[in-house]
Amino acid sequence: MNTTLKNFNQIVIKIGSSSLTHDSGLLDLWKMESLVKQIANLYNSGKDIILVSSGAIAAGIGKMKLTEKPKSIPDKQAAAAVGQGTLMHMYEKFFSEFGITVAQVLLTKEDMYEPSRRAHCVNALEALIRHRVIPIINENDVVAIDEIKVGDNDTLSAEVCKMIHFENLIILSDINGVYNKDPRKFTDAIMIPAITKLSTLDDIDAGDAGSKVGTGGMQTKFKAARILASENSTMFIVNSAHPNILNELFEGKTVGTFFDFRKN
Ligand SMILES: Nc1ncnc2c1ncn2[C@@H]1O[C@H](COP(=O)(O)OP(=O)(O)O)[C@@H](O)[C@H]1O
Ligand SMILES: N[C@@H](CCC(=O)OP(=O)(O)O)C(=O)O
Repeated sequence: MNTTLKNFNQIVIKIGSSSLTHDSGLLDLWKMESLVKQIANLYNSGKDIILVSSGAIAAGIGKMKLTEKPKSIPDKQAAAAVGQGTLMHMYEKFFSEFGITVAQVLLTKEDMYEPSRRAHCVNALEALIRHRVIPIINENDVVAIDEIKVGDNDTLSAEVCKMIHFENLIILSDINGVYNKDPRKFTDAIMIPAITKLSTLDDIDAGDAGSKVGTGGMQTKFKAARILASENSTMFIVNSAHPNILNELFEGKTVGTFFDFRKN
């Protein structure tokens, strides 16, 4: 199976909160700059890229000097409102070093599922791509609660990939890939380099988030895989902490877990 990123021209890249922040919640600028540089390099190779970035609530926790993730919805909304600005400020700064313009796009569930709003959303994203701007999407956590909330960015990124008919989703996480069970709980867990059958997902013990800032863990990543399966899009789960991870994918090195449900 040829898994090199060179084969995909339209890519959604999702970055999880733990890949962008220290345990304190403050942004890990070293990690963030390295990821931005690698994304800029993919962009320079001519690819269309949409970034889905988590981290608003985590960054808000750091900026507001909270000691833990807020429990009440208003406090989560407040942290997201503070953190989203911080996040975008740093993305603007780092991407501008490489001459790349970015745009903030905040979505709720309705924007993706209500047909006329979905069409407006697609138009806006297509216009940004046409202008070679990288959209940076997050859920609008300040207003999206209860029934208008997608709830996690693994699902959101797969829905975005589906909505705009992109070929590939890369999930940058804090784990090397998919294991047969949560490697943080089981030291004998075995990594799975490729998943090509939907039924395989049922045989894997997909657990919850591995860090205090993560949402959904492997369960929501499998939900994303199922969404993409019906679209013939492919997906990678790779470790953002691995140096040059996107460049390695570009070169076709076998890293992480590749999901490909296309009929060959
Ligand atoms: N079968 C599994 N394989 C790999 N990781 C798993 C599995 N089940 C649960 N996990 C957990 O999922 C975590 C990644 O998801 P999450 O914490 O939501 O991170 P992110 O913020 O990157 O989305 C891992 O750190 C791991 O603890
Ligand atoms: N929208 C939230 C992140 C939700 C989410 O899915 O987080 P993660 O599991 O870290 O990708 C935020 O920006 O804080």
